[in-house]
Amino acid sequence: MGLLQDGVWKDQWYDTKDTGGSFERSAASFRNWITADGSAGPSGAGGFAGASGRYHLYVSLACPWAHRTLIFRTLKNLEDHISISVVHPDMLADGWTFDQNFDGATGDTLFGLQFLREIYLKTDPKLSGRVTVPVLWDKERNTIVSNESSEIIRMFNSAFDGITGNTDDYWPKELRDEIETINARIYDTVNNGVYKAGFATSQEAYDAAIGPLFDSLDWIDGLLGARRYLTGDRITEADWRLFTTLVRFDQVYHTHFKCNLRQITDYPHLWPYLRALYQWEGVAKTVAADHFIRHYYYSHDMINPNRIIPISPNPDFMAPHGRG
Ligand SMILES: N[C@@H](CCC(=O)N[C@@H](CS)C(=O)NCC(=O)O)C(=O)O
Repeated sequence: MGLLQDGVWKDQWYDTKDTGGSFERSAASFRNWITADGSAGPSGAGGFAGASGRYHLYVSLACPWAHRTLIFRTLKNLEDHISISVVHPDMLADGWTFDQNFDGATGDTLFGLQFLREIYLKTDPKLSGRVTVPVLWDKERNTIVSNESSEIIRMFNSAFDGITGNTDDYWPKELRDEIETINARIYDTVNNGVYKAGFATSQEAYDAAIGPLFDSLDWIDGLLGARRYLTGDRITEADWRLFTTLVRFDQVYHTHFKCNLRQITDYPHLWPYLRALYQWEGVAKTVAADHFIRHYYYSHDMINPNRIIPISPNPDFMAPHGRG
């Protein structure tokens, strides 16, 4: 695992020395938006119009952020319009690679390259920064549109509606304020909270992450006792953003990231809710436990130096959920 410095790959782990042992996620570097008519979005440059066959998505099936984009590609019927490449689950000295010796790792189906960093370097041979998934690539302008999953899902939510005819809206105007409030807490304490606990290199940093994580899970469990989805009767992006963390929790975060106060299967409302989302049409096929179990335990050798993959529980995501 590493990063690019002036176009040169350097193999190094996250630096937590200057932050008292706390992991801080870097901001994504490509922030353009695909819009229906190609006008500029909330950030970046314009010129990226929704079009069939123009865009390509690079994902890891292990990564919760990339997983969001895959779910939206499915929910919004974009599979025939946006092609994908799936990286190998191991993220070692060369970062994400296009090795194909793992079921479901497709290689780079666009250029046949070996490393994900080579896709980043196509935008600028002197690029500096982390090489992360997901990456949304524009085949027409030969550049990265975006590598920020929270923005890619909003593009998928609306920019291709004229092409697919699918107008399902997971970011409805009237719920935006509430979605943002819920997203902010869940991002900080749950989605990124598990990483803050897992990547902490001091007891203080771990303690600062683990309390808020389980406080938030209790809060969400309470909410879901009174409503079907996070904002009420209607499923929104807030639910899908939470889902990709919940579905990895018992098999990975509980043990590997030391989030072991409780499992999701212990919660009276969260667990049936997780099953309901898993059983949503098309979603189960986006969940690849073999990729995420292998990725985390095998790639993070500073957490698990002997790369022993523990026996994991096997929650029955297909059991009836009883949530209507
Ligand atoms: N802000 C990004 C974060 C993506 C991210 O951190 N992806 C991880 C995989 S789960 C990654 O590629 N990490 C490689 C690295 O940090 O070097 C997003 O949400 O799209």
